[in-house]
Amino acid sequence: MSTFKTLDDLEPGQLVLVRLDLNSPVEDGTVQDNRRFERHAETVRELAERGDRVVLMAHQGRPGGDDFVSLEQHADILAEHVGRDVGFVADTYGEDAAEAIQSLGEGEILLLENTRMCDEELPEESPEDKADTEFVGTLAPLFDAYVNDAYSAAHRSHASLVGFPLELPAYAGRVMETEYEANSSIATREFDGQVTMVVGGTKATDVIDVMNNLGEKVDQFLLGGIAGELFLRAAGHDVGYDVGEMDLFDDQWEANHETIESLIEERGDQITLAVDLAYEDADDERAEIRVEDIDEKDRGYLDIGSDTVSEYDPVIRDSEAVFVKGALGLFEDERFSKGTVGVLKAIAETDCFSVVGGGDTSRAIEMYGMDEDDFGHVSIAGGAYIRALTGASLVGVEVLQRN
Ligand SMILES: Nc1ncnc2c1ncn2[C@@H]1O[C@H](COP(=O)(O)OP(=O)(O)O)[C@@H](O)[C@H]1O
Ligand SMILES: O=C(OP(=O)(O)O)[C@H](O)COP(=O)(O)O
Repeated sequence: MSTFKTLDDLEPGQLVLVRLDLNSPVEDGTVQDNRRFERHAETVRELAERGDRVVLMAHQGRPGGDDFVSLEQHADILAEHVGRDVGFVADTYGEDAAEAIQSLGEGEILLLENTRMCDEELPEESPEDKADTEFVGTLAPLFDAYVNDAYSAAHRSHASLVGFPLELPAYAGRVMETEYEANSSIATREFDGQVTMVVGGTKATDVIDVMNNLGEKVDQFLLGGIAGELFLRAAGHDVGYDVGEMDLFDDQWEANHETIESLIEERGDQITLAVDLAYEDADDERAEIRVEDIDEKDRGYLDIGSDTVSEYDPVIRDSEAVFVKGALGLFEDERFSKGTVGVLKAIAETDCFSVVGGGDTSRAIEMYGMDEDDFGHVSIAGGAYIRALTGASLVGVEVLQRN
């Protein structure tokens, strides 16, 4: 299905420039290991094992942010996952970088400094303008080929993502390949049985855009999270209001209620809303209430309720394909994890084709001890995943497809 070249098309034994997405949480200056390292390690190991000289580019944070740090720690974490040394040079494309690149031996790996420390990396410009930078113009001639493995950054028109593929033979890495195929599959594949989409999270516009883009492909949308409450509000229930310090609902309601109301009218048969919700009671315990019994706008809700999980469970078990975007509750707090975890467990226990995405939602899988292998695909992308589901373009992929 891929319309780009992959590592299967790349002759071994070359000097290869590889773009990864190792952008990670940083706590008190310490880079946190996460599944991006584990996934990209497979691409890097494959190239090294076949005798390529492997030079890696990646970014971390944005200038001005606390997480805008050097990639020195990333090299050590990646080395653990690859099972080989990963050298590091504190330079993006200057003389030190060129020297380190040229002294690489067969199967050796080198990580260059944070691409965003180079001024030409970030401003969003066309691929042609990015190819025309000193950064790309200096580095590209040193290499035989360019590999983009950074699907989760492919919505950014940055030099390291869109400039190099215009200057070098360009290929998709293994992460790029699997992410692209799985995340686009809802739009591109034909499924014989029921297709279900679980949608939650904090942004109503994500859910609206997904419904508008995939409404013809999806049989049932199961709603939860902040977005689900806004749909319940549009259906006439006294939920989905800002209460106390909460400011997640009213502005989103103002901006989107007409669209939500018309979606409920047009796609009512496809949209399943929660029948009960969970909240924190006076003793800080989880308590639940049926939606039809809510008659005051005086409380925040933090999860879908147990009856809703029981209603969503058989829908998932009867599905041929299930896609997940956004959490159904504040799962980081165990008391409010029941909705998200219940739905994920139902998916894990069936042999349906499944894709789980969104940085936060996929984190619930490891947090609650589920096995990633029980899911068809767990995406490491946030913004790029939602773009794939809403039909928006990914410039980094488009440029690869030109090759
Ligand atoms: N009812 C809720 N109240 C507060 N936070 C919620 C609620 N439902 C979901 N969330 C939060 O939404 C976050 C996920 O939202 P979002 O960013 O849209 O998804 P993702 O990161 O998976 O793309 C989770 O971290 C979760 O805590
Ligand atoms: O982590 C990333 O995106 P994500 O938070 O949407 O998953 C990518 O590395 C893109 O980073 P950016 O949003 O700083 O351009």
